[in-house]
Amino acid sequence: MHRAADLLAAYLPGSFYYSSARGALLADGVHATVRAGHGTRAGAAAEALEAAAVSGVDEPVVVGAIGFRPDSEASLVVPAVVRRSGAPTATAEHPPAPPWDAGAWSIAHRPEPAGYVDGVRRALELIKTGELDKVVLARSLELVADAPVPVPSLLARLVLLDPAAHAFAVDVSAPGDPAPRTLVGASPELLVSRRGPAVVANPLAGSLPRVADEEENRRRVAALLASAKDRAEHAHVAGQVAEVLGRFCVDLEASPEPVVVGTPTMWHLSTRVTGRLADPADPAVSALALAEALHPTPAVCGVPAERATSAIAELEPVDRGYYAGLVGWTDLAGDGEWVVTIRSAEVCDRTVRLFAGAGVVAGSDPAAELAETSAKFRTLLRALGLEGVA
Ligand SMILES: C=C(O[C@@H]1C=C(C(=O)O)C=C[C@H]1O)C(=O)O
Repeated sequence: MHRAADLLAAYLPGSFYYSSARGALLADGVHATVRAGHGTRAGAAAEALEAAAVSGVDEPVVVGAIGFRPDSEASLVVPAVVRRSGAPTATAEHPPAPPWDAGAWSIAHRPEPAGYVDGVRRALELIKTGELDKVVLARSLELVADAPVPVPSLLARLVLLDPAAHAFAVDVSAPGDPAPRTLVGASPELLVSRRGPAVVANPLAGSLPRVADEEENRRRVAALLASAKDRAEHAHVAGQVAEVLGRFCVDLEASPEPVVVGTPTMWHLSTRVTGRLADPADPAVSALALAEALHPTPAVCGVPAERATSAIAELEPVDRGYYAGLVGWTDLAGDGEWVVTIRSAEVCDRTVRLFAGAGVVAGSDPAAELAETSAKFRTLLRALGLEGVA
């Protein structure tokens, strides 16, 4: 077992880094690449793990990321070397200052804030006609620095600003990229974890920005718990997650009432769903298989899922890529942990592309959804030292 701080310090672009309250993992080198399409990735991962074990890889894992759309890109590998540590902790050390100058960035909004508000209005019309119950609409920011962005510093700041988050850095380079491309982020949302027969998911939906004033935060937490609109938005996600896991689990439990969880930038309604696999020895029920069955939840897509997916394609001007997909790891026993790819960015050379989305349901206020996406950008913007630009 390594020290969490050493693992973080050893991260270099091209590696895979993942840390959460369960521990940290740093993976280097590529023993095998898992190439498979939608619905067959868990099976291909299981085969790659078997083959790696046969060829002598010690305790092989599959690590990586899968994009939002079913036919989208994925980056899944069996790494050559894996190091693990305990969870990163809040240390006395402050996060390193950003090693770049905040004045040196250009920022493009896609769409412009007014265009996003328009998109939310159009989504509300689709909800009024009954075509949709919920859709999550995202917008993006493209930041360009005057020098290549040092991903290790950005990752270290993300981890140290919120050691409880699911922090990640995944190489997602594609043919034609001018430089290595890295997906980085600090997600608050556990899609699913599996340890032996025990399965846990933690869907989030229904949000308010966190502020500096503690009195105001207490008011916001109470308002979120009392908001019929946010509870309805949340119930879509908690219901679907419980329904899907119910296909695989016995003793499924979900708290009847959501609670509020906080990140350094947001408050969210949260439901913890737990269960025990009906047949833990079934090789088809790995953590990745459960994650693929759950994805995309209405936390990032909508209800009904098919119409929400087409509304997202119609209303969002930029393809989501890896945003709103999944990141994590799975091992030979089927254990693993996958999180929803939010509070994230893709970094390629001097460019950082961020996405943030918000759930739209009947009763949503377009200006409030815009403010919610601005607040969600703050996880990455704080880490970049660029608070206040969105
Ligand atoms: C879509 C995002 O977040 C998701 C949407 C939420 C909401 O609409 O309230 C809350 C948490 C996440 O499930 C994002 O951060 O980009």
